[in-house]
Amino acid sequence: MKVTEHLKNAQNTVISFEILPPLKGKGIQSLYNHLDPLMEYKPSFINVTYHRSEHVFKKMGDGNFKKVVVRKRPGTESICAAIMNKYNVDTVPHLICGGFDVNETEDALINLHYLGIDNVLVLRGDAAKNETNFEPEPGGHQYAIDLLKQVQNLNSGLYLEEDLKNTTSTKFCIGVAGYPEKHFEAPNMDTDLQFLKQKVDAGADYIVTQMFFDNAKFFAFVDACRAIGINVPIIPGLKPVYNKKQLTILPKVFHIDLPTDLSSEIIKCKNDEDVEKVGAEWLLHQSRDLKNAGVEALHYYTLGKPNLIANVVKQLL
Ligand SMILES: NC(=O)C1=CN([C@@H]2O[C@H](COP(=O)(O)OP(=O)(O)OC[C@H]3O[C@@H](n4cnc5c(N)ncnc54)[C@H](O)[C@@H]3O)[C@@H](O)[C@H]2O)C=CC1
Ligand SMILES: Nc1nc(=O)c2c([nH]1)NC[C@@H]1CN(c3ccc(C(=O)N[C@@H](CCC(=O)O)C(=O)O)cc3)CN21
Repeated sequence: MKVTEHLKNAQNTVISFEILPPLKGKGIQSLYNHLDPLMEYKPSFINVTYHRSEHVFKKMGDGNFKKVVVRKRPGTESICAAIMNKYNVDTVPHLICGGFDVNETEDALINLHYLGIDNVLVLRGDAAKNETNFEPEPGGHQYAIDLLKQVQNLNSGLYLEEDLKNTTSTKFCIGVAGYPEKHFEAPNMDTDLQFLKQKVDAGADYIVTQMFFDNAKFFAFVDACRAIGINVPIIPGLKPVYNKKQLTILPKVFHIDLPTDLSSEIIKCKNDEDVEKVGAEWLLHQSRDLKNAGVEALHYYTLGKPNLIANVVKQLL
């Protein structure tokens, strides 16, 4: 079922989780171990992130370095199928522009269609680890909106091979990303919002946000979106803080702020165990406040901390 149908049919706040494919070599059981504690809380859908190949320099026996290409987290499409089979829950595979040309993307979409997956989250993707700025793949897309248009074409039965006859139209429900604290490359909030509006006008069905730790920023973002005519559902994305390093890593990697109340509590903590308690408390507080404000859904980035998230959702419901 489509994410938008889940939102429409829900009696209560929709809960969803996001996971990363396991690192290559780990096997599917590691993923099930991650999901098992979460499934009790009946998520409406599970997002699975998408990862490109990376160039890494491997040190050889003779001391020289060899450039090798590795895809550390393959398997998004088949992981979605495995989750659907095991837990009978909808999945939302992510698709990214970076690292894939349009033919590879079409093949991924065809696979998803065959698997009976009704949703995709279309993203540009981060810059490759060995690059400072995002560089599109030759023959690939530059912006999420270009990828979105490719999905829209397939939803209209238009494949890359234009002379295909009697084609089947796919029916993907399309999500896009939004940034309550602005995407770091956008010159200002207004411009970023206009690009977001372009994605919605091009057919995005809903928005899921970057993580944030101050609900006031989310509410202001929703207001700003509504003011410029973005009327699709906006799902808040939430992530707990659970170690001291995240005090600097989260702002650096995700270009978001931690509110002073939260950062000063974390600074006071003696160890990461204490940070985890503070982070869980903060997440519960944020979730309750958003739920009380009437948000349609809460989307949790569970990465590495399923039990913490499960515990928060348990107290929330
Ligand atoms: N994997 C995930 O679940 C998520 C990933 N992200 C990451 O966030 C980053 C951005 O992805 P998206 O938001 O999907 O990308 P996007 O293509 O919508 O936007 C990327 C940047 O380009 C700007 N932009 C958009 N259209 C433009 C245009 N026509 N001309 C000039 N600038 C334009 C935007 O303001 C933004 O700064 C990626 O690094 C993505 O991986 C963000 C949220 C979720
Ligand atoms: N820029 C960006 N890229 C993403 O892939 C992404 C977002 N933002 N925001 C929404 C979700 C959340 N995702 C993720 C992916 C990885 C971690 C993660 O590994 N976090 C580590 C530190 C990050 C690092 O060291 O690179 C953590 O300690 O939280 C968190 C959220 C994937 N998504």
